[in-house]
Amino acid sequence: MGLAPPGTALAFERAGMTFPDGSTVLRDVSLQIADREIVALIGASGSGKSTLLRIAAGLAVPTSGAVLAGPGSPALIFQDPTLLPWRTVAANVGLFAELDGVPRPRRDALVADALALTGLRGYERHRPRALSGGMRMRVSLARALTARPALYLFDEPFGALDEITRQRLGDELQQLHLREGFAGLFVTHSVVEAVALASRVGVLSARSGQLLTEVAVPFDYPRAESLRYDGAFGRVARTVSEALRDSFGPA
Ligand SMILES: Nc1ncnc2c1ncn2[C@@H]1O[C@H](COP(=O)(O)OP(=O)(O)OP(=O)(O)O)[C@@H](O)[C@H]1O
Repeated sequence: MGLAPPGTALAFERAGMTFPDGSTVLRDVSLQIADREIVALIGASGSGKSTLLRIAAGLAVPTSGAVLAGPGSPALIFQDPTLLPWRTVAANVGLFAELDGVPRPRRDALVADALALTGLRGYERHRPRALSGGMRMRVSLARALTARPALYLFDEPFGALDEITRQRLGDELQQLHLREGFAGLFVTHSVVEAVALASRVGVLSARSGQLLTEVAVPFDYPRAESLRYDGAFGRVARTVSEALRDSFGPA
């Protein structure tokens, strides 16, 4: 993976992926994410969203084109929060810092900060099984925060949660983003979630592996929860929905 120029957190340059079985999943995908910018990616099942994230994470190498990223490792946030069931919330949140050999006092400070930022104060000694899905996702976010990553890669992080918890976590993520200033690539199947969070929404073709269009989302941050019910929001969401419908091709 190459180093992105200053000001760019992640850049795909005509990236393509053809698997050994001959299937081409991504074709000529070019997409730039600036520092501190959140871009959402939407597309049919199998359109290559997770493959693109895996490439961004350095877990897969594109078979054509290039991917460039800023220095440092990105944070990966999946639908499954992948917590260790025998560890407390605090010990789960401290795991990455512990593995990185961060000394105890510094680690405790990072954990306390991350717990406060994600609304987990008071839950330090709970085990994951005693938490709701939304709380577990907060633990996953808190654990990532301790590494202060400049780039987050989100793969349908809130997909398993009920609608209200999902909205709340989306709004909390926006607050974290404003505070921490990270960039993000956010894969989702929800048009509303994409438009609520991102400054652009990329739409991947269901069949050709191409990035068909990018829809700009012209709302300043912080965005109020009520923005979702605004007419202007509805118009952007409609543009994304129509692009998504077109991405499936003729019925
Ligand atoms: N190693 C592989 N070899 C062959 N095909 C693969 C491989 N990995 C993924 N694929 C195929 O690539 C396509 C894109 O998969 P990917 O998981 O990126 O899609 P997605 O858009 O994330 O889907 P979903 O929304 O269902 O998560 C799928 O058809 C999948 O079967």
